[in-house]
Amino acid sequence: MVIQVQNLVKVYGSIRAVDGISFEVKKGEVFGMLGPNGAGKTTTAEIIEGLRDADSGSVSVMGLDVRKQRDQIKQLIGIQLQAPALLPLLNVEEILKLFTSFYRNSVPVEKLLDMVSLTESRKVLSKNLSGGQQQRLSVAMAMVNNPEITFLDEPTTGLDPQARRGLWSVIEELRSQGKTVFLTTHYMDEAERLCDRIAVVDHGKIIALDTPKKLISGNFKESAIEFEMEPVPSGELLGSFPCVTSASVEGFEVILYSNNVPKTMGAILDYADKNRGNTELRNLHVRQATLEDVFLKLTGRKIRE
Ligand SMILES: Nc1ncnc2c1ncn2[C@@H]1O[C@H](COP(=O)(O)OP(=O)(O)OP(=O)(O)O)[C@@H](O)[C@H]1O
Repeated sequence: MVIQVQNLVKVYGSIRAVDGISFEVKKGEVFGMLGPNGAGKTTTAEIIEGLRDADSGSVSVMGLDVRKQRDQIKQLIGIQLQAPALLPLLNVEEILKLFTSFYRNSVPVEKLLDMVSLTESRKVLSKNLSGGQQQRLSVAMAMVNNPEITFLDEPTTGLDPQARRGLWSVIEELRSQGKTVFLTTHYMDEAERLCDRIAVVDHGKIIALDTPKKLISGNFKESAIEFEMEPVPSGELLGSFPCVTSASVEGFEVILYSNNVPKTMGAILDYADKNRGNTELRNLHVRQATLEDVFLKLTGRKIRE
């Protein structure tokens, strides 16, 4: 285990930002903390990184105690700084050179540029980089000391799909090198695609922890049938459709979890037909359950992106 966290607690006034969290991260895995804004992901990550102090609980990183051996831990980990911390008037190459100079052992600047696909933009001032390029630069800055563990805090927030995929390949490359990555995100697809294991957090607690596949299969044998209906029937009525195990209604949007799709579909179409003229059925489709469904089932809420 490269990270061991036990009974971690951090309180801000009346908010229990981290409320008794325990987990372990294995060497070489991409470990994700997935949860909505304010769930306590950043606080947990920054306590492990040694940037904040916990109120109670213990954290060890590569066998070192985060309270007592902070400086040694710093040599072994990489932390992604958010884009605003980039020095605006230095170019990409200058920033990486500056950062490599802080460490006894560092990765050559050429290799860093190559890993994050910024070789061609090496002379561009950081303030003129696109959002995706800035994020990739901040990930490169986290990798200058060739860390055993790289911490990435919501690295793709606000990026367009292409820029997100660019960052995903950087993370996949780190994994293929056997490095450990600790990732926080509130994007379900990102967690599902990148993480070997995911801790789902809400209100400072871990409410589930497993591989993405097991999180889904452990919570859902059913398929999700989604549609919009106006006016929307009551959740009670929808829940009584055949083979429906649970129902979620938000505005006109309905999700029915069904263990027999044809039977449930038949009932939905029947209902729409019987109420033809005063009920509109839109966007009816069936899909497999996702992490989004798992979160909804565990918390009763959707993660808002
Ligand atoms: N320095 C602080 N002072 C007071 N409250 C704080 C502080 N840092 C975090 N909090 C509160 O603790 C809770 C957890 O915040 P945290 O930033 O860890 O969540 P998060 O899951 O990382 O969310 P986000 O995605 O918004 O960063 C929130 O309610 C937040 O307002």
